[in-house]
Amino acid sequence: MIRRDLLMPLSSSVGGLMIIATLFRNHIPLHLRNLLEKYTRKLFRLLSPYIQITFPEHTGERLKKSDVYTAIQNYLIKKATTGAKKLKADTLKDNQSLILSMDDNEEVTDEFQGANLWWSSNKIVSRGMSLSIYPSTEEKRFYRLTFHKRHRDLITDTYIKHVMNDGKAIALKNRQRKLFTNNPSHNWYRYKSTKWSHVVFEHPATFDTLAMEPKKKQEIVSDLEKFSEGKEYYKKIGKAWKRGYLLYGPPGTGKSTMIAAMANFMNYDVYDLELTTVKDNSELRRLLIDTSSKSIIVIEDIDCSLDLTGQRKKAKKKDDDENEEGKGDPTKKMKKEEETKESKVTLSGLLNFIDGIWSACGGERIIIFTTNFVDKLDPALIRKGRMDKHIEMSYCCFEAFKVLANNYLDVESHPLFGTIEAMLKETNMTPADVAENLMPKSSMETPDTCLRSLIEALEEVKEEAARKKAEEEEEAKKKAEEEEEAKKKAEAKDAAKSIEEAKENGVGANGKLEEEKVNMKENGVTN
Ligand SMILES: Nc1ncnc2c1ncn2[C@@H]1O[C@H](COP(=O)(O)OP(=O)(O)OP(=O)(O)O)[C@@H](O)[C@H]1O
Ligand SMILES: [Mg+2]
Repeated sequence: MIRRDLLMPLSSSVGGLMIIATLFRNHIPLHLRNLLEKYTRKLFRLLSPYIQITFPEHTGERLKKSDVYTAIQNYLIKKATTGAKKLKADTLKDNQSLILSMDDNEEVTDEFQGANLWWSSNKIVSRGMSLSIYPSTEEKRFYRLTFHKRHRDLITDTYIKHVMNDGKAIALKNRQRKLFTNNPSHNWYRYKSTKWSHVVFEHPATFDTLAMEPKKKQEIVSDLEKFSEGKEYYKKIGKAWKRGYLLYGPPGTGKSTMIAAMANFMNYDVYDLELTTVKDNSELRRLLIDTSSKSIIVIEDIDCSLDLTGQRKKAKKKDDDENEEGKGDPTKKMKKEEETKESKVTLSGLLNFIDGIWSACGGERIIIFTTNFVDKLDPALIRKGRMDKHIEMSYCCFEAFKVLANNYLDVESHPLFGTIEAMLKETNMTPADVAENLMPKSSMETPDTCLRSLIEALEEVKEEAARKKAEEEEEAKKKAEEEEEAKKKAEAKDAAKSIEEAKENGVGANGKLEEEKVNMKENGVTN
């Protein structure tokens, strides 16, 4: 391995020339100085066995920050923290946490498959063109990679790709994830707002804290892992890289918590799509195009969202009530007219949103629908292939309770667990209710008192359920009796009618009439 410092003498004479040029820069005319610098650099390149690649911070006409520069910056964070003498501290966007990077004119070394490399961070300060009396300066930053020319192929073919991939992966890990919600479309252009607004996504739910049957939970985790590693697989089978989940179950069983746990597990952004504010299919498509990959698109309570006409009618009635208020203000009136327009988001538009050609743009996306009433949904919407996995979020079982007891009370086992297990088998209580009972209400509460209050709550629920069941049975019995009575009456009425008809037609044998009369008497019907 040839070390760069051993070759220094070779280039030191060239370096000397450059130093002279710098020392006497004020005594040498500008054009001569430029020529001197140009030729010394040429000479240096000729004699030096090293190759240099420069990566500027900004590229293109619009001076967009280069993705390559950012990836290198991320790649070098660890090396800079351990190897550089001068570091620069920066805050992450939307966040308070610090990242350390190499300061200007610092250098760190790297090693790749036996090849030694040097990364330096550089800055050029130049005078900008300004009419102001205060001279403006412009800073141009760049990274410079230096390596021996023997490694040219290794570096240009493999190493740079490795730096890009590693840098992007680090950026992804460090990025602040976001929770987006769609803006009403009348604001998209009028107020120059974007289609989605966002806040930092900071939900603490994880699969460890999610209470559900361990086997079911593991199945979901494996499914997500397989999906995240499935880029090549999806490409091979010719399918867009996306997956749909339908989460269904009663309120408080953890559907929204599951979405947060999924987002944290996958390190994805979340787009919470409020379908009731989307006016038509084309708007829906535009919203979809504006989402990024590595994201979860959520439509909560899909059964309510699809009933858009109902929603709009309600909005219209409200507007009629408020009409007096907006009188005379044309902008207000226009806005109201726009808002009350019937939504044209159709089932086919939604299906297109899920699995049409547009849905493939970007890739690596998860679509989640939640509902309390799975039976209400159109089968076309939830068929396999659209919603690939249907997950039932059910009432709290003993395994789920154990997770909650550990989360809320730091208790893994307790003598009362047996009673609770038996009670949970015969009682339907949501994890949300169990959690509420387990949460200590004051500093006086101990795990023991919390578990006892859960048992009390379970008893109440059980009694309530038994009472409700008895009431329902009583009601059903009463209804059955009433139906039986009504049926008998209807039969008797029919019989009386046929006797009348027989009399009118003059057909009817005496014997038969007598028989029917007897029947009628038995049923308590008189003529
Ligand atoms: N399975 C669960 N694991 C852990 N905590 C849960 C679970 N289910 C519910 N919870 C707790 O109950 C609260 C409400 O749960 P969540 O909002 O996830 O229910 P949901 O099924 O989305 O209800 P809804 O149908 O009303 O939207 C959560 O904040 C969480 O603390
Ligand atoms: Mg919810």
